[in-house]
Amino acid sequence: MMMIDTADLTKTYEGRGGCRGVTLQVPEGCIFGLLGPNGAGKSTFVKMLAGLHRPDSGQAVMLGQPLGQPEARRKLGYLPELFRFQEWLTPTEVLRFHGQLGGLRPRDTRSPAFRSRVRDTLELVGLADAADRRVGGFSKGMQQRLGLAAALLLDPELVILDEPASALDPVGRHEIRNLLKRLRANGVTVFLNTHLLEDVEALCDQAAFLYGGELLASGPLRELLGGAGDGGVNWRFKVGGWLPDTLAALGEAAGEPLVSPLRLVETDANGNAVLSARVSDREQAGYLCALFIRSGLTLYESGPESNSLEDWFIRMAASRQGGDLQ
Ligand SMILES: Nc1ncnc2c1ncn2[C@@H]1O[C@H](COP(=O)(O)OP(=O)(O)OP(=O)(O)O)[C@@H](O)[C@H]1O
Repeated sequence: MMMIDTADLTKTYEGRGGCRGVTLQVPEGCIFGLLGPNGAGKSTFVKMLAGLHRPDSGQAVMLGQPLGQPEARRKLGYLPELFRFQEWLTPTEVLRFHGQLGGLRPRDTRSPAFRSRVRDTLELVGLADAADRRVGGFSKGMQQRLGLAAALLLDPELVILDEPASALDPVGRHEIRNLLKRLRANGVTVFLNTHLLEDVEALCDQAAFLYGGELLASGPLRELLGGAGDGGVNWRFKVGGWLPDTLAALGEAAGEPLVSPLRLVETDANGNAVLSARVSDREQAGYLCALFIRSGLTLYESGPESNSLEDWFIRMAASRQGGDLQ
């Protein structure tokens, strides 16, 4: 089942900004990362899901219900990007208040079962020792943990977290990563809006990239990063002695089929060229190196293309800015 399923979802601010025509599917039980540069429309998209913005047009189903249904909202945990808690409350009181916002009667939030739920949730986010301290004295990281506790309090099936770790130190981020993995293991779907690419790399099964309000890519992270499921590797070569007809000559000379044809990435006036090919393994890359040398080229460099998420992010953004993608 899809936990989030949107079709052409659009929300602008008097015709500007926001996000437009976003069609996105988030499968149940995964950790999904929404990526994009500042102002890409990520928070606008998330706010529509959380019911804080009404879409201008398009459709969305979340937790099996059209957007805005109270029944679906009850199964949703949401951590907004910018939030402030009442400074005079303690975490225990904040969570009791959130329990009531989530539909519990005041009487129920004083029950032993709910108190124990509050204690467990604060323990989960590492705030057990601060349960009865005033929030006014909390660091940003502690406030973020409390926001996470509020999102997790009522056992959601789907949690949407807008920048959940931005204020946390490295130890805190490590703890939250582990917590999100535990949630996934328990069947909870996590939708993460974040700039922390290493978190996405470490956690996410799937991701999507928004740019200028439009969705440019979405799918399993491994496929997005270049592993198209064909077992191939993108390989890059730098050679010298390049002539205009060299590519055609190499094509004729190559006996072994490549996963994708050899591509000329760039040349310069001195006869240097950068080539790229998708090869099945390093032996096939070695075969190409031998072919270049046999064809009279000088081989300067050969190696797998970097496919880190940061490279991918920069390539995606550059593709829209009309920049150099190499
Ligand atoms: N309340 C608003 N009124 C007018 N324009 C807005 C409003 N909120 C967002 N925008 C505009 O919509 C666009 C998308 O903003 P949004 O906050 O959704 O992006 P984002 O990807 O979450 O950015 P960031 O990573 O910086 O948080 C931006 O151009 C922003 O200026």
